[in-house]
Amino acid sequence: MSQVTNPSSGQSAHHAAELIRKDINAYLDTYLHHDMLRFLTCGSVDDGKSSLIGRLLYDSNQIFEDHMQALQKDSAKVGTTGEMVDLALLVDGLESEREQGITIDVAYRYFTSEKRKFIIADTPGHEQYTRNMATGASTADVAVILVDARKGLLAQTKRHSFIVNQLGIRQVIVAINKMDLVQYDQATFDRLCEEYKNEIASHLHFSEVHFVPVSALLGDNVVYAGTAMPWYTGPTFMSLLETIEIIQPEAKAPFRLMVQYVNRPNLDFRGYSGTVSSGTVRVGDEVMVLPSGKKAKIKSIVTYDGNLEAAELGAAITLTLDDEIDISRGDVLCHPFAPPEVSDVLSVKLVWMGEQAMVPGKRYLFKSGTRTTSGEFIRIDHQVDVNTYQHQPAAQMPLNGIGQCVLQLDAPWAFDAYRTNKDMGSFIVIDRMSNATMGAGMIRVAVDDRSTLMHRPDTDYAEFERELNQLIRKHFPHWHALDITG
Ligand SMILES: Nc1nc2c(ncn2[C@@H]2O[C@H](COP(=O)(O)OP(=O)(O)OP(=O)(O)O)[C@@H](O)[C@H]2O)c(=O)[nH]1
Repeated sequence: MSQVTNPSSGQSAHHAAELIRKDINAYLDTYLHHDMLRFLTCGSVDDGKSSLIGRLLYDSNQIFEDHMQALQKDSAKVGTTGEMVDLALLVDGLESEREQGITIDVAYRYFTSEKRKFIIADTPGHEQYTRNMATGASTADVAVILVDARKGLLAQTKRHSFIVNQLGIRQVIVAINKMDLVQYDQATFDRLCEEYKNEIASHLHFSEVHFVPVSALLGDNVVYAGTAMPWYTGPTFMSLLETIEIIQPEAKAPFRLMVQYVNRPNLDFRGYSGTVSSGTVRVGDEVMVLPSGKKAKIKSIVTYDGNLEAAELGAAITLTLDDEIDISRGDVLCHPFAPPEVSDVLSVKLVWMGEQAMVPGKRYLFKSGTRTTSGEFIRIDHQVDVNTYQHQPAAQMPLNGIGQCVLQLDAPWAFDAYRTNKDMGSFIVIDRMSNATMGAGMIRVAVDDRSTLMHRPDTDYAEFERELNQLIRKHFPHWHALDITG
């Protein structure tokens, strides 16, 4: 395609303007009720993130006339594209904006097409990249991972894919950019797709990975297909954005089911019953049982009203598996790529309701969901003075006392922090003799610091990076050389 020619220049903007003038209600109906896709762009320095977004905005007629004039002026002065208008400047900021010296960690850009509204979390700058990405990714539906066709997959490509996966993004578009610089070579595109699938996607759990060969500079396959890559018959980048399914936030939460009972009516049937406490599970999914860590695939999802293909939050189901693994009441089923923490030493917030004060070292029963485990508190970190909110040291927790303690269980629990999953993160304390409920607790974190970002209440990014590194070391030993902040 020729650099910035725009076949339908003004068409959609014009259409919208006409509609506003003629029939405001029809306009609102058409545009306000579009669904909204949030996406995030990631790539190494100079892969062409800004050019791609600039091209997307330009070719979909999102640029106002005055902006365009400023863009032409700036391109001549500071652009990197010679005679052509440098569309990257649209995203990197026009001179007037740059002069104000505004630095934004994550800029959200908003645009709309005939089919959808979009929010782009643009994460400029390469320093503190992880931090920017984490902020942007926390609300994104789709991650766009840019790869420079000449450079191929880099350590950054792996790292960014890993991080967006950890942050719960399940849909990815891998845009192989700068195809014009590899003579639009199909073999290069095919090779990079294969490498991405084998070296990255197979280690992570994305529900969809799309590949699209583009030239952000010249516009091929961004909004229009162009003629340079007749061998590619798939959707353009824009059509992917317009058609990718938006997964609802509840469904994005990690899957959790605490086994209520093992259902064995006869020798031919063995099912595990419980209620989905978060996320979604599908027939064919691999699931992991915690605390044992054993894995199997879902054979069927049985309910009172018949079998299901998928079950969501709140569904009361019985799961059958393709493998006979040992599962008991109180075990937690999850997806292996997004497991809860497992620990027997937990930092908890405790509300004490017993007439008799809680003393560290005394034995109690702890009940969380369908599991009951014995154990004891080994430490009281502080008690909160409810009048002043001051923390004060305490040797015991009296009736109505509220505080933070460390709980040692006799057997580990799979848990999520209370703030992310109330079922998986709460428990009651039971007196072993009288069976009376003595207190209620909320799990914060495992004390041995194995907690992951997902379970971390405060967004402490330095800690987040440390944790990600730990995770990488644990799950991807061959990636241990990665410098997460690079
Ligand atoms: N030939 C060619 N050059 C491109 C293409 N996409 C981007 N470029 C050029 O590559 C350089 C970097 O592009 P940017 O869009 O600024 O890259 P970026 O990823 O946003 O870079 P940072 O903001 O520094 O992370 C610029 O000189 C672009 O003109 C492409 O498809 N083909």
